[in-house]
Amino acid sequence: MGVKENYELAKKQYEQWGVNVEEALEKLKNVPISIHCWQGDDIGGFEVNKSELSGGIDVTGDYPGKATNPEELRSDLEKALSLIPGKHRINLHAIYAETNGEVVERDELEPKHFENWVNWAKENGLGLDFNPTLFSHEKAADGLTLTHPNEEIRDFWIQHCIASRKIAEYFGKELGTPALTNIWIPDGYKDIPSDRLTPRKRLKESLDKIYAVETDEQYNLDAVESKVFGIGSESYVVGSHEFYLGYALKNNKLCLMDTGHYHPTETVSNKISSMLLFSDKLALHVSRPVRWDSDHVVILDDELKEIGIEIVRNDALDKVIIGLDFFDASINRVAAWTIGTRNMIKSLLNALLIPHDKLKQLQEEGNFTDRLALMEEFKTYPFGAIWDYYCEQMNVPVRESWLSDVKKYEEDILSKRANKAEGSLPVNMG
Ligand SMILES: C[C@H](O)[C@H](O)[C@@H](O)C(=O)CO
Ligand SMILES: [Mn+2]
Repeated sequence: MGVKENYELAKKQYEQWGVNVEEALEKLKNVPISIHCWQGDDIGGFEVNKSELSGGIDVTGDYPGKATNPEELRSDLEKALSLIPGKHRINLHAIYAETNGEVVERDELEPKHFENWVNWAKENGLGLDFNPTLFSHEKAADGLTLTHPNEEIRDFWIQHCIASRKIAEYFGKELGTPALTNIWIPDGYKDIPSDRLTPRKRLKESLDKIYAVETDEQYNLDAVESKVFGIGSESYVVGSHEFYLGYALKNNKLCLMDTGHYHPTETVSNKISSMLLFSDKLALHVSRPVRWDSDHVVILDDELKEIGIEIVRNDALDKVIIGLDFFDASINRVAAWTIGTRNMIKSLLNALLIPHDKLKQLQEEGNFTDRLALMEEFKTYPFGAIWDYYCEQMNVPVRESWLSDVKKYEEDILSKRANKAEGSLPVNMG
């Protein structure tokens, strides 16, 4: 049976529960996912004086063919985007500036250093988001930035964040869609601190200085991202969840929750409804922690499905800004983007096909037997047939057929790059 026939049969099953499948697909088309550029080059960036990756994060693997310049990175992103249904956004870090071989300090970055990205985004109908880069730099060598006891260093990073917000504002103006500027800092201590308060006071003061410079909300939205621990900040992270939750609520900023930045049994899906009661918008970095904040490629696991469900059943598709944050250098990087982003979209589609009103009603009535029975049965409804049809309608490969496109791209393009493995095609895809 073909994709369309399968779809028609599946649609009927959902319709029995009052689910409007066509409406669900229409909604899905309009949900942008902010795809992180840094999966394409292992968070390397294009700075002239490039520093080693730091900040307590790590990329493992040496799969050949990573992007080594902006043109390669954009070409790889275009390939991935051609395999992902819908219109999306690209999330940049400041280290992806293009400075024509000139050393430009991060506190002096300007919109002109991102002109090529903006032109490319216009050509491809994409929105852009932004992150100041407060790691991989000599001034962050001791793991401290906005909370540094040295005022000069702190001020350097404050100026970098201000410059970043102006760059994001330029993105928003040029592209007609507000850019999200997300601040994440690595600051913390390996061992038990003797004073938790002073660094947090300094972080608050630094953020106040950054946000004292106004940007237009029509073009730039500000977010702050917390973390529970990193490599080298195992005992204490200054920018904890409580810190940023408090800061964001008091100062009308967005809280960004990274799914890898909480205790192992703590889930972001369970936080969304609470946060939405107190903020108009929030942001996510959807990642996959395996034992730690390992940033594995996002899979369609229970937590990803639950995140989709929380966003959809709380009518929050336009309130939750969905970004991805993973970096796996052990597999083909274009495939990594494709797998992770398709999974994020699948999770939203799955959620859009569940009769939430019916299930909510059962809970209100105290009918927990039917609630559990139906929630379990809906898990095996023919969601895959709807997904396949959606891909076909959106002119992207159906099911795993995208993999051969990536293999061809690897043969034609990636394997010819300077950083290819000695003498042969990679074992995984050859
Ligand atoms: C590149 C980083 O992953 C990113 O900026 C930050 O969001 C993070 O999650 C650090 O753990
Ligand atoms: Mn993150």
